[in-house]
Amino acid sequence: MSAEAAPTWPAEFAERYRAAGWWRGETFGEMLRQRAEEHPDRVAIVDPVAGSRWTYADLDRRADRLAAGLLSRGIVKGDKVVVQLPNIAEFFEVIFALFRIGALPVFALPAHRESEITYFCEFTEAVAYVVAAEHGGYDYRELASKTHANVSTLRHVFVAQGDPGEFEALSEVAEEPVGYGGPRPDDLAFLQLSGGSTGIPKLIPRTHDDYIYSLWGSNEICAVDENSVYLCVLPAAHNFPLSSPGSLGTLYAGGRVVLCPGPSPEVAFPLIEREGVTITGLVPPLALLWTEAAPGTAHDLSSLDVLLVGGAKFSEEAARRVRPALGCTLQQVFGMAEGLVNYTRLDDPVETIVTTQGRPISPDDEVLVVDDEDQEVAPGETGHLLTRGPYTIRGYWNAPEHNARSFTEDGFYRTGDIVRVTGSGHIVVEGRAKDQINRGGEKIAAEEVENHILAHPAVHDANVVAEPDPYLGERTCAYVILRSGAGPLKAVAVKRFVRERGLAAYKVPDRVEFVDAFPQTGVGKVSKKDLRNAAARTASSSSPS
Ligand SMILES: O=C(O)c1cccc(O)c1O
Repeated sequence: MSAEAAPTWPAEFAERYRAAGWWRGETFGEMLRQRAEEHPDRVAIVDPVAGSRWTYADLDRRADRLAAGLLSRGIVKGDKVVVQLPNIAEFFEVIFALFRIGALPVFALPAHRESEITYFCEFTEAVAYVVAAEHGGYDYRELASKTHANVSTLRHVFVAQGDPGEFEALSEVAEEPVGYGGPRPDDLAFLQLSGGSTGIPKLIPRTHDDYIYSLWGSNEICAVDENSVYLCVLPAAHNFPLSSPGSLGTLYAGGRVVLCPGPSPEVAFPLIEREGVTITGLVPPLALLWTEAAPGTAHDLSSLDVLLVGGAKFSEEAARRVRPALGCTLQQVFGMAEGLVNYTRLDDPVETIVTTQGRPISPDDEVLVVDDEDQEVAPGETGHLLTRGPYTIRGYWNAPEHNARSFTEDGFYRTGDIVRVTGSGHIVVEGRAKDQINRGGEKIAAEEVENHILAHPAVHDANVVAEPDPYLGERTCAYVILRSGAGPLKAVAVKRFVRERGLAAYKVPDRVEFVDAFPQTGVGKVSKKDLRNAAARTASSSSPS
């Protein structure tokens, strides 16, 4: 194993966060055990597709038995396991089993394909990969076969649901529980995915201490307690539905997590009624869809108290429609998997709720707004958001060069967001400096997509930018210069090429445009700003091709 580097908080900060009571010295494994002892028979996880309702005692016992089986297969503390599961109960069984051993889940999304999965497995030297047989019409066993052939460290593939094919069924792994050492509260709990703005996705090392603080801190702000019923609509591994306050926050509080098999109102509304859902979280395009569907629904949505909306900017007009349509309180959340999470407060004035993205969880979250020279701007002025605090990482996992750029010398994370802070301390997101497209809450690093397009033999150069989309907020447009002498290439061929290289579908450019040259800045660099403006003009005058 190569040496690992997970930058952490300097000792004086760690001491301060412990002394302040933010870091409680808990681990996920022990947390679940405690809840199971406190209220064994309360329902923890509802999986409507499987028809399962696991109590805290069930989940606790399953996690223990799976942990034992994983241990006897040689998976030990510090090992990495790529977890790519849809919203099914086994997701929680797997991650709590890994938490108990001290092995680290590496969270992947169901949308990821060969390119992303191979990279996660290789970069983390993963020893195991967990999938469901099929989901959304896609066969993950095929992806697992390719990954298994490509990645030498990968010793196990476990199939959590459906016919395991050539691999081992997760249900066969469980054994009688044994004793195990388990991690410490300041050990890493998992590697979370970054939205990213570079060619290679970055992995985010989160500890038990810091992440658990973000959970109970969120619970207090979102009024999540043991009576809460959280509907997990977005992909469960994503940081927003996982932790803001999400399913893990809800489990911390002793509440109930209901797994939603799809995001549409047709799927979600009946579940809200049946399970008495009190809180859920959506990205803006889904929030719009729900707001439009709610007035005409026959389902009783009156149990819903809070709708969190985050992941991308939610327009003020759309925000104003939430309460009239859904009868619940809107809570805007501006968060990032690297740490800092901001919420509007439930008792904030309506104007604050609809016009700001909230304020930080913790009194010890430090927020700086700076100019291009890292100098603080005047209060209320717009600038780059830098942050440091008790649940914001001090560096990405094994990425020293990138960390030197993404963090200041005194440990502030450069979020890449352009913001201003109001007199009440609420953050308003005004834009973005990082080279990223936010496609309805799915973050896409332009450079990653550009690299894939550049691999096409007929392509000389490529630039990927955001263009406005009425539904997603932004979608992607790829500007491509062909090699001289290369035959004609169609836009669809570029899209197919990228897809066939195994890139997640949401990263495939929505539109491809061929050009002879790129606009340049004064110093001769490609002007992405001009490209974005050009894309916006085309987008407003035509439909995507
Ligand atoms: O990554 C995000 O976009 C995000 C949004 C809301 C809340 C979060 O925790 C997030 O990580």
